[in-house]
Amino acid sequence: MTEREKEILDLIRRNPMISQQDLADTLGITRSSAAVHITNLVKKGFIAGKGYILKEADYVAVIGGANIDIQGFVPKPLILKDSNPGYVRISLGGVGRNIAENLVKLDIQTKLFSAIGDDVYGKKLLEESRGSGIDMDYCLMLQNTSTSTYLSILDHDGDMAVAVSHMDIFDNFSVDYLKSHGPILNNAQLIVLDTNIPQPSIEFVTTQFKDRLFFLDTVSTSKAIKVKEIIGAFHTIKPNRYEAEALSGISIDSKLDAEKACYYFLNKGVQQVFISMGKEGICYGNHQHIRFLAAPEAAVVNATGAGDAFMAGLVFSFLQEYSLEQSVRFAMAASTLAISHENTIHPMMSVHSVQNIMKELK
Ligand SMILES: Nc1ncnc2c1ncn2[C@@H]1O[C@H](COP(=O)(O)OP(=O)(O)OP(=O)(O)O)[C@@H](O)[C@H]1O
Ligand SMILES: O=c1[nH]cc([C@@H]2O[C@H](CO)[C@@H](O)[C@H]2O)c(=O)[nH]1
Repeated sequence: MTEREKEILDLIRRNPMISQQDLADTLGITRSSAAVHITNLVKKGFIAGKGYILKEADYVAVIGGANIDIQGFVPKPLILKDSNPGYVRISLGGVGRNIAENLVKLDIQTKLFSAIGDDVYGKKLLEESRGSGIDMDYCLMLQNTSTSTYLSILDHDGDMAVAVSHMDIFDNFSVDYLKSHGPILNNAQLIVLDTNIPQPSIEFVTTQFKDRLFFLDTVSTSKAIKVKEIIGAFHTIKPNRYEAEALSGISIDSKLDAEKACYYFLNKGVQQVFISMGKEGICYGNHQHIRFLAAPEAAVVNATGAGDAFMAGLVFSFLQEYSLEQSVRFAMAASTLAISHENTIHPMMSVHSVQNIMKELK
């Protein structure tokens, strides 16, 4: 790279939207010679595309929810319509955000596209997610809007008994916002989506960036149905049993039913299907075969986020070019680790810890 090219790259880095005329004026050269330098920088691979998007290290884009989770834990079986002694914890959550944090812990650079309000919770989400290593620069920050919250009560076995999600802020997660970040999304290695975002925004991403591969987390039965008609647009999906039922219309009461649902999704064009069935395990398949992997016996402290860790494990495995069998084992090991800690994201989540658990899976 010539000295002049270095100067130009530096100016673009500071202001990616700078015009050729402003570049020329700043450097005291003509606009046409600024244009030649830019063409050369593109040819040499330092500029990745229009709008002067600088080529940077590989990254995954995650588009989805970021919440504050308020979770109640009880030591004894829940008594409904009564006040149960226990304890309450506040932590960061949101399916997309949880997947992003797990990915960062698995050493994958990750940019999160989500919506956050300008309240105390929003600031907490922004600072702590940034602190954990997620690139939060593309999140939508909305003034006079409340950050979304998720309130859940876990039963004494660590499984969710009931929950309420208050995520109205995502009504503002528009197609225009996604359009404004088009080049960044288009340069991602792959795009993970959750169904917290509005249906038109999901459809926009899957049609606009169709050269990318999409991994889908279906979030909940009520939100999963947003993608019922476009499920074939996703390369990899991980619904739990109930979300798979809502999407396929097939009741899943046995492994055989889960297999039928896998066929349904594969026939729609999905390449890899993972139907998670809590402590029973996973029914998974691709166009070669469909199989079942039983989950190991595990001491569950908090099952919240098991699916998010699983999805992060699938993304990691895909980028490592693992086989389907290796992928499901790595992802299951990641969720087994996740449920062994009170926090939604296990503080010790790492490639090394997951590989250690993987060795113990049958
Ligand atoms: N009680 C449990 N015992 C053992 N393993 C479990 C248990 N719960 C979850 N898992 C593991 O985590 C995987 C994903 O769990 P699950 O089916 O609950 O996903 P999910 O409903 O998407 O989770 P979440 O929405 O809480 O993130 C399971 O396939 C299993 O490997
Ligand atoms: O509708 C939703 N419910 C729950 C979540 C999040 O799921 C996480 C656990 O998988 C939890 O952190 C919650 O915030 C969400 O993003 N949307």
